[in-house]
Amino acid sequence: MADLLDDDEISDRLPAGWEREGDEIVRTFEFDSYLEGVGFAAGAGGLAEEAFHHPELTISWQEVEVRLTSHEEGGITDQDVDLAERFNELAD
Ligand SMILES: C[C@H](O)[C@H](O)[C@H]1CNC2=NC(N)=NC(=O)C2=N1
Repeated sequence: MADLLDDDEISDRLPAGWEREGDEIVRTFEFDSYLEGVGFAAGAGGLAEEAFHHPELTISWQEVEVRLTSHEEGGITDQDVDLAERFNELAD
């Protein structure tokens, strides 16, 4: 079980492009086509399985919204921040 991050830790550790919304961190990734977004979501799913930590993914036209929270801990932990950073690398 990872420890919950406090407000300052969350602010300090938010990866580029991500925002905090309550107990979640959120980023909407933009793509040139719908299928590029679908491909990103598939890759993100693989990273999630690897980490065994799963985001909420919403695929729409040329965008994928990613929401991360640690359900068991009831808030934001290092697992969320670390996976968010990996999603950023995947999108680059
Ligand atoms: C039993 C529990 O669902 C598993 O331990 C994992 C699966 N993936 C998960 N993903 C997220 N985001 N939070 C969790 O607490 C979590 N728990």
